[in-house]
Parts: sequence; C-alpha cells; structure tokens
Amino acid sequence: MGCGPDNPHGHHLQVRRDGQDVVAEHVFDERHVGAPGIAHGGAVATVIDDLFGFLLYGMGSLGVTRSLQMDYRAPVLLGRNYILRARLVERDGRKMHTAATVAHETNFVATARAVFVAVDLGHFTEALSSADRDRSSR
Ligand SMILES: CCCCCCCCCCCC(=O)SCCNC(=O)CCNC(=O)[C@H](O)C(C)(C)COP(=O)(O)OP(=O)(O)OC[C@H]1O[C@@H](n2cnc3c(N)ncnc32)[C@H](O)[C@@H]1OP(=O)(O)O
Repeated sequence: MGCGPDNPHGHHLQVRRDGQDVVAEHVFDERHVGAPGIAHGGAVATVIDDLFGFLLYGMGSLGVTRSLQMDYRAPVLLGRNYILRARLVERDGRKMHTAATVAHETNFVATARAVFVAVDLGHFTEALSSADRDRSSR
C-alpha cells in the first residue's frame, strides 16, 4: 500500500536518506480523495506510516506500528507536491519513538508521532502462515 510498485492502489512512495532522517516527495491524486480536492486523512496516515517503516529499515530494525498519532493542521491538497520527513526521536528498549512532518514549501500541513515496537522475522512469517491457513479453509 505504501511503496510497492505492483499495487495499483498504492502510493509508490520513493524514499531517500537525508542524514539521520528519511525524506520523500509525494503528490496525492484522485485515488486518495476524501473531501473534494483534499487527500483523505487515512491516505496521509498511510504514507507517514510507510515512511516510518523506511526509517526503521534504514536503521536495520524490523518493527511494526503500535501507535500512530496524526495532527492534521491544514488540508493536504490533491495535485500538490509535499515533502515528507521522518526521524527517530528516542529508542527505549523495543520501543522506537518517531516523528514526521508533511510540508508544502514552509507550511507544515501535518505532523505525526508514532511508537514502533521491534519484532523479529517470525512476526511476519507467522502472520503469513495464519493468513494462508484462513484462505485455504474458506
Ligand atoms: C518480511 C519483511 C517485512 C518488512 C516489513 C516492513 C514493515 C513496514 C511497516 C509499515 C507500518 C505498518 O503498517 S505495521 C502494521 C500495523 N501494525 C501492526 O500490525 C502491529 C499489531 N500489533 C502487534 O503485533 C503487537 O501489539 C506488537 C508486536 C506491536 C507489540 O506486542 P508485544 O510484543 O506483545 O508488546 P507489548 O508488551 O504489548 O508492548 C511492547 C512495549 O510497547 C509499549 N507500548 C504499547 N503501546 C504503547 C503506546 N501506545 N505508546 C507507548 N508505548 C506503548 C508497552 O508498554 C511495552 O513497553 P515495555 O514493557 O517493553 O517497556
């Protein structure tokens, strides 16, 4: 949904490192519409969540979102280029506290904070096996 190239409903996010931060440029389009002309808040949260995923990946940590808090400060407009930026605020054992901004020029239209929890690969492989079992029992 966030970055994979094969999902036609996805955001196809392309992320780069900038020092300790990760950064992406993003334009929301009609697929992401909420109110007319405005990106759905869930779509904005999706790209921020994914950006945090990249941040952790860059740190060499596998983690999943435990909590994601968005502040929508101004409408995020369709067709406009936004700069997304995320950073690690603090690591406390398995918990990684992260923060992000969504900006157009000097205007911060959304900010976010999240808690990610480190997991091992088994977290994903077990979920995949359960989903496969559910699918084959239908
Ligand atoms: C194959 C490659 C793929 C590559 C994969 C790439 C990943 C990209 C990810 C993109 C982002 C996503 O969509 S992720 C998908 C959405 N998220 C999920 O599906 C996660 C679902 N939730 C879970 O599976 C679970 O709740 C976990 C794993 C997150 C945590 O469960 P747990 O392991 O039992 O841990 P638990 O003890 O409950 O909590 C751990 C610590 O966090 C603290 N904690 C809990 N909630 C909070 C909170 N709101 N704020 C602060 N701290 C909190 C607890 O007090 C504890 O602190 P202490 O006692 O340790 O001090």
